[in-house]
Amino acid sequence: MLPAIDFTSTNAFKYLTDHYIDIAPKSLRELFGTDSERFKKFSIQFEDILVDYSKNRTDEQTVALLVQLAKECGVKEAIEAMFTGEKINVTENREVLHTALRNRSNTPVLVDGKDVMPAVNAVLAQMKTFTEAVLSGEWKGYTGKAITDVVNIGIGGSDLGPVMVTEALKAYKTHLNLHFVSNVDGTHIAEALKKIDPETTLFLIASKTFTTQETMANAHSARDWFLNNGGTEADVAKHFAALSTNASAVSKFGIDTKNMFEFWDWVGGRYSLCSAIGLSIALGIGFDKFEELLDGAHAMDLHFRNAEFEQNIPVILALLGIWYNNFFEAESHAILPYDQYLHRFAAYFQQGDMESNGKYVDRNGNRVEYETGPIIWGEPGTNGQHAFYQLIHQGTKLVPCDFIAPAQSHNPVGEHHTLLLSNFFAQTEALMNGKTHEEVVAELQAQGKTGAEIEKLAPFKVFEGNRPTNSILVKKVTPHVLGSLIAMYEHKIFVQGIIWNIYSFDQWGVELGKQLAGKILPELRTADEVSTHDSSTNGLINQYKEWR
Ligand SMILES: O=P(O)(O)OC[C@H]1O[C@@](O)(CO)[C@@H](O)[C@@H]1O
Repeated sequence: MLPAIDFTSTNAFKYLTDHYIDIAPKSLRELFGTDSERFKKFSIQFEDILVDYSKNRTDEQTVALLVQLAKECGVKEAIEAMFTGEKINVTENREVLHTALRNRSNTPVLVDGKDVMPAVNAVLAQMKTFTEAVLSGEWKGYTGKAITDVVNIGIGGSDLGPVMVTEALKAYKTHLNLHFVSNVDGTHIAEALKKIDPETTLFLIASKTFTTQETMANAHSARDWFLNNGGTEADVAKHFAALSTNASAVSKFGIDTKNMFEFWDWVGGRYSLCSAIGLSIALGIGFDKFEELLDGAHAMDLHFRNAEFEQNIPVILALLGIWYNNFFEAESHAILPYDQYLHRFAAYFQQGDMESNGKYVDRNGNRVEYETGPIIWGEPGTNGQHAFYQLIHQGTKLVPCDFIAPAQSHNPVGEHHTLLLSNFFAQTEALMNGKTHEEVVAELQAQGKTGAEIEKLAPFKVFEGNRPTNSILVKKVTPHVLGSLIAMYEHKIFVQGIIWNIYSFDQWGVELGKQLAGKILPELRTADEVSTHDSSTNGLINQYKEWR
């Protein structure tokens, strides 16, 4: 069992709140001005990833106190509990072993006394064989043509990971055209079906439970479309495969379980892209590149499991997040990749982080009396600069940001990458240094502004600065590096959940909406006026019925 420690009762927390917060570093300008070694002291390089966390409101004492906080909260013990298959997902009575999916060292991982690695490797081998058959054209559709298009039908963790990775690694794309259908809104599947040919399309029904309403509706519509456009029941096996833990539901749907790629209950949906859920990734970039993704994730797993906390990237990122979330009342955290291929990276970790740590009940079953998971958001740079950076620079809210950029672009067009990186470097410098009133006045004077104009304009042009950022510079976004980045954030989320004393691997909060939708659905299937709800819900439903 995990230690259920209240982090606000730890010595580190008490010192931080009673003594330290008032003397905590106030000005990043001062911190850099008085310590020329700051970058060296507060950055960690892991393989081709450099994490510079020097532009944070921290000094050596802050970091030491935060590390002590992690130790007092039993983070080291919790890490071992996860990697060794303890049932740390207590409310679902499950292990949390997404790390086993990419356990490239093949050391045994026991679940209920049985090593799961043979099963993990068997599914990987099945994925490899299938991927190679489809890519080589050996796998044929019902008219004998090779597959040209793959449609992944899934939602949440059965969609966001494959979408993010195949977009991020588009430079490694195979000849297959990938399509992703997730929303139950008919538009999503209608638009996909317009682009594909039933003779050459493979549908992957991706669902851990194989019961999710959206996915089942889309899967049935896809099968109906296939059967109404030339396919027969006998042909379904050539065009439908399932990625799931639920063999009986897969078989009931009508997919041959020979075409099922299994994974297990000890893989959380939002942590499943290294499992069979990653089949669309393997088809999209090739199985060898998918394995490089696994290698990268495994490398970060080993770093996380073995590095001292002071040099442990996920632990440091987690502690910095707690520093702002719990000591500076920051409500959100922005992930800003300066790489257009990473345009779905923040969205992926919206589920990863917010579905894991968006909890208000602690591991003792009590309502917490402190803030837990932040709101995760973000868009690629430089676009964000023309959308929301005004708030990050001059808003009243503190928004800690992770800036991510590759030193090498997959598309070295002209000097575009140099332009992109100049913005990447400039933004964190600007957020840190800001611009003082004196500097603004001097600038306005140099522009020939009069005293009165300067007095009027200056306040609006001052930047307080002192806005914290992490800079994550990678050599190039390769499958290996991306795998490491994914694991880095997964483990950051894990550490924060342990310190907040919450269960990060269940998601009871998604159930109520589904339950109520199940009650409303039959009411929408009639023309009768509805009066079973509150006046708002009744009013909306009845107006909908009038208009539809
Ligand atoms: O893979 P599946 O079982 O269809 O679940 C899809 C998604 O639905 C959830 O909201 C859980 O219901 C996410 O946690 C999950 O990734």
